[in-house]
Amino acid sequence: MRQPASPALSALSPDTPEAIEDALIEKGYACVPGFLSPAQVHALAAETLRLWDDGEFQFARIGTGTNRQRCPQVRSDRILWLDNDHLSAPQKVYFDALDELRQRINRATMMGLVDWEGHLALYPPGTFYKRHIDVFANARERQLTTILYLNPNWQPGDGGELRLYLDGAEMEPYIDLEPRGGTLVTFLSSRFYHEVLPAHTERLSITGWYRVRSTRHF
Ligand SMILES: O=C(O)CCC(=O)C(=O)O
Ligand SMILES: [Fe+2]
Repeated sequence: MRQPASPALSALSPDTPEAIEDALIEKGYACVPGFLSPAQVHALAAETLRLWDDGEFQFARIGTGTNRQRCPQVRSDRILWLDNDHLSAPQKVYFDALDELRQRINRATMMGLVDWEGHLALYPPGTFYKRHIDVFANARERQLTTILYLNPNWQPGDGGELRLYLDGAEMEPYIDLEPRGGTLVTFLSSRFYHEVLPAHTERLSITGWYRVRSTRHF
């Protein structure tokens, strides 16, 4: 029988973690509409746009360490890394929901996820992130990618779908996931190539990764 949610777990609706665990085990990815409420998404989006207006975002880079560089033909979004020790109230709501989910996933899968790192992302019209995989050869701590979309009014034609390639390095099959506000997408970081199709309207999101300790590899 399903455990009743304790008060500390109130950020998530009771069925959400179990649906995500099942999808991850079965398919390696999950797409969950309404992970946060419209009001929570609105608060995060408003704050993200304020930070953008204040000039806090930077051009995203690719690679790690000294190899990190701007590569606008690969990705042209702008990002702002979150400092987990200094989150705003709306960010903390999301962080707490993610942390609860992390513990649930650990219990269901024994993945040993220890923490989460993430950044705000803004894709101005015309920007994209070409096909890539999120795990670097020299940094394998990232186990599960998480993306929360923040555009409350996304509609077909707005672009910016997440294309998830389902068969390793093959170009097919794939699915296109709509970046609708409040939807959480999570997938095994080392398994899925993916790309962000060109956005035709401004696209807001929070991308992050659940990680294991650096000595552990899966
Ligand atoms: O925003 C998305 O849908 C995916 C972003 C992404 O792939 C990344 O930042 O690594
Ligand atoms: Fe990615």
